[in-house]
Amino acid sequence: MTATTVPATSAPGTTVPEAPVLEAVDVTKHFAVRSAVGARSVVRAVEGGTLALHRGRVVALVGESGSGKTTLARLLAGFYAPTSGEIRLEGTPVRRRRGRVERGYHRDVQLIFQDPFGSLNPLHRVRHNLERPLRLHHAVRGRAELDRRVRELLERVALTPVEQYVDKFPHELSGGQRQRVVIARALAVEPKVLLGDEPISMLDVSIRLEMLNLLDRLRSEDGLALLYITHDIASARYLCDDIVVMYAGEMVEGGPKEQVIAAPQHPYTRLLVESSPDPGRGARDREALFDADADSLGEPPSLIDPPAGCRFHPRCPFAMDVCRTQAPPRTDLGGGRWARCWLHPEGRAGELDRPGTDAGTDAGPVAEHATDRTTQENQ
Ligand SMILES: Nc1ncnc2c1ncn2[C@@H]1O[C@H](COP(=O)(O)OP(=O)(O)OP(=O)(O)O)[C@@H](O)[C@H]1O
Repeated sequence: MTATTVPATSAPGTTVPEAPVLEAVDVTKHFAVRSAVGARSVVRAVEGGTLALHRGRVVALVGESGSGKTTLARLLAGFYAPTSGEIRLEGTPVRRRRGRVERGYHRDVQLIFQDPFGSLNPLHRVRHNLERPLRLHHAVRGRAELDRRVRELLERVALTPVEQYVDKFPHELSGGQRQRVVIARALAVEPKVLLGDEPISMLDVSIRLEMLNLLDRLRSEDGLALLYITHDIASARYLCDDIVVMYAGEMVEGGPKEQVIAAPQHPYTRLLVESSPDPGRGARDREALFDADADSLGEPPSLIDPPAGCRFHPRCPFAMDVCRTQAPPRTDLGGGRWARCWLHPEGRAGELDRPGTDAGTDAGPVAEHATDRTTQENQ
């Protein structure tokens, strides 16, 4: 898998780094929630989120359920305003008026959801679902031109022969075909960035690989910048260039995928990697490619009252006193790699290589998973 450009995270001297297309700079998102008995509290869904997406490259955002991946995607997509921090599109901070980003922003940055059925209008045929964005965002008019553009879009997502799909309703298509239509619709507005929030997780295992290959083609042929959100590190390994690992609302490690996977520099990443299938089986074994799920690793902590210090410390076999009281700083490890773990400043990172120090899946206290979406209000 080759990338067309090399981002700022690449090893020095490889290529002149290209500026990011989309960036989150130290973003935080807090949600105010109210419990059934009326008590108010704050869910610290994302804190200190910093991430850069580059043309023609894929960043995978990996972490277990409730770690803040979707919230970050929604911040990047402009659906949420950050509580603090900044989203930048091509270097320019995104401005909001009356809580909303400009319409043009949604043309440049498209979010693809997990559930392809929920994202298509079930009352309309594929043709209509694709013509709408063409009319709205590109003012395409005239039957012939619309037909040509719709055909082109379906061909790009390999829904051919086009005649077989264009007049179908969403319910007449398989999950994979529907997700292809969703991607075609996203492409209709000619975006610069695609944010895929677990775009394959609801699809049949047999077609997930094809979908990853389609996403890979879009970034290499169209130069799209892609964020691929997933629970499983194995599919991230297959598709992405760089990996960013989230734990309990914070980014704990990032860098080029091969290095992150070969030698994790955070105990949580190590846990994720150790529980993922043998890379040797790789793409040859489709089932194995998707059976490493971060959600099988244990309960994440509450984001209303997260652990003090490093949020991973209750589950960490390396935890020191400092981990229980102070949040670890970000340590730059060179070559685009970084980690937030006290082992680095304390000069103990070598211990991450030693066997027999498993980050237990049931070691820590099982905290309540903070959610009360029925009484929420955005801060
Ligand atoms: N609108 C909201 N109001 C209140 N809390 C929310 C809201 N959206 C998300 N949360 C909370 O924020 C935290 C992060 O959720 P988020 O959905 O971003 O995680 P995730 O990693 O995407 O999880 P999943 O993989 O299950 O989608 C969770 O504790 C969640 O309950």
